[in-house]
Amino acid sequence: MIRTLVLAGHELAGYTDKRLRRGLRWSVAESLFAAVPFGIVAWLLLDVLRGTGSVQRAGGAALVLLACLVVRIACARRAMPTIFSGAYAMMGQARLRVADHLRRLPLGWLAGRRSGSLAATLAADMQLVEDIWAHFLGVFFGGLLVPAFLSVLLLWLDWRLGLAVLATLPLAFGLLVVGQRVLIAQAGKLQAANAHGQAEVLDYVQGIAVVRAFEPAGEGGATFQRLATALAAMRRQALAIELWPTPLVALFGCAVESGFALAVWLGAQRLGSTLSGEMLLVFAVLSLPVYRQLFEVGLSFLLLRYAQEAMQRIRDLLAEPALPEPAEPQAPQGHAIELADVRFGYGGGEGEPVLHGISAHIPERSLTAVVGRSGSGKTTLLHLVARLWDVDAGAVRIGGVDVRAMGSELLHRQVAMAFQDVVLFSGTVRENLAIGRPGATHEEIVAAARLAEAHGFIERLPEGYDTPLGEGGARLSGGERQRISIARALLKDAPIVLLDEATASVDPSNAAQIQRALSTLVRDRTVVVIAHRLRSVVHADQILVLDGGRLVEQGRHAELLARGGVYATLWQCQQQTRQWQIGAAAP
Ligand SMILES: Nc1ncnc2c1ncn2[C@@H]1O[C@H](COP(=O)(O)OP(=O)(O)OP(=O)(O)O)[C@@H](O)[C@H]1O
Repeated sequence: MIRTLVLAGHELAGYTDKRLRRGLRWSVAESLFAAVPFGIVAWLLLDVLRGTGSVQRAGGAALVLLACLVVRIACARRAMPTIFSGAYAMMGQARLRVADHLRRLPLGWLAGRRSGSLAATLAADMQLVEDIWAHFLGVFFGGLLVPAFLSVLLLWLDWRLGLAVLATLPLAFGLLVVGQRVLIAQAGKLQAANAHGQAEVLDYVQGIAVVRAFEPAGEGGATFQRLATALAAMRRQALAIELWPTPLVALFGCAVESGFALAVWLGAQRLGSTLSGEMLLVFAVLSLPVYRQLFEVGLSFLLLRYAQEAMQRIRDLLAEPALPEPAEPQAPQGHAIELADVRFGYGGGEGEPVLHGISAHIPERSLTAVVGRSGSGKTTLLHLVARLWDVDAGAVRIGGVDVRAMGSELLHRQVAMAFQDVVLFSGTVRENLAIGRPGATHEEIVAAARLAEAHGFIERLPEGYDTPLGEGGARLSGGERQRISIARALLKDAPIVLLDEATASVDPSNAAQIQRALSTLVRDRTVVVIAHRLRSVVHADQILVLDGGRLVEQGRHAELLARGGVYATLWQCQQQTRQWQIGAAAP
């Protein structure tokens, strides 16, 4: 089990830190110098009890004991920092690897999991494994060394009595294995309850505004009740994991120490014949630390199993297949986008199809708008171009190369995207803008912000571009968040820019300015925008109209209007809605 944990440590972090090995060696040395004094004490006791002792011999023994203590402390001082720095470095690397792996997974895998449960694996499970490396391994190896040394000593002094001292250990460790099984069953339930609880807490905190707006105060609301139930389950499981193994731990302790009673009884039978009184006393003195240490080791052994389960969950996460990468990535020839009979459904081809064979050509350096009713598949189409998902059939090609054959690194350089749900991180405005281009200069950042009509409001923030945005960009309005997201996409300076609902929550004057910015952008980029406001795309080079996951119309604004189809209907609806007034009767 230990071997598995240490090897899995290598597997998680991708390397085994030399400091961990070195620290473990220091820890073993420390235990050795903790064990040797027991031998000296046994020798001293026998010496004194047999009447052969002298002041000089006792003084010499005391000096050796002192020397052992000094060396032991010196070893401990080397062991701890070395183990800690090795273990924390390895775990830091392991966390980065898991985080890196997460971003390579298909979004469908992530969509099927609650973020709270993933957070539990990333935080609590990682912490458990880290604790094992940092705190446990040294104690475990050291804890085994002292009883092993003492057992050899006892067997050497009197093998029959030595065997009696150790006789009940197999029974004790048998009980420990049963205890482990109980603990693991409970630990699995606790982990599930914790993961569920964390997910509920996350939902509750993220949706606190909705809870306040819709749920009755007090404990009557459904969301509050769901949270309370999850927290109660966590409490019950936490208690169960403390209580269930308790009788088994007590039994384990009994079984370990019952060897002592057996040895005393057997020794008493032989007293005066094959065993001297002083030898029995030495056995009594030396066997007690064996039991104490083994009891400690046994308890840590239980925890070890707990960590092994956590390790398995992390390994399972790492074993999830990432989006396949080509062996030899192909570079695109240009930046036109080709949709070739694209078919896709969420759920890996098992769910309802969302896109039913879409074929279109999006020329290089053009502005293409994708429009259609809500749920017609516009966002899905853009996500396929950026390969957030893989198509079920057909192909998405950029510059003549299938995005699956391009490899994520090359594709990442080709495409910048502003999402419909703007995600901002808790860093500064500058950090959020430069996320796709870490080395960007201040001038480049400002230029992108100006293009996206974001420079004005950023300048008015208390610390300008260095203003921290708070979690999720909480201090910005919807329109401001959107403009940051557009500026971020522009700053990345990729030849293809995908904008989802670019001007949805921007006021009309800003929308017009962003529109102009996009027209400038198109001079040297391929731009695809999803637009609900059709007025914003009347000048687009091409408009793709989706309906029910199918491409039903394609052309310029005037042509589509003249056709009198889906686009014309949508256009008329929007013209009418512009004349609506809240509270006025419908015409
Ligand atoms: N992650 C997902 N898992 C399962 N189904 C999804 C997922 N995302 C979208 N869908 C479904 O796919 C269909 C197309 O959704 P999509 O978001 O692409 O439409 P859209 O045209 O962009 O809509 P809107 O204009 O409202 O943003 C919808 O029926 C939606 O319910």
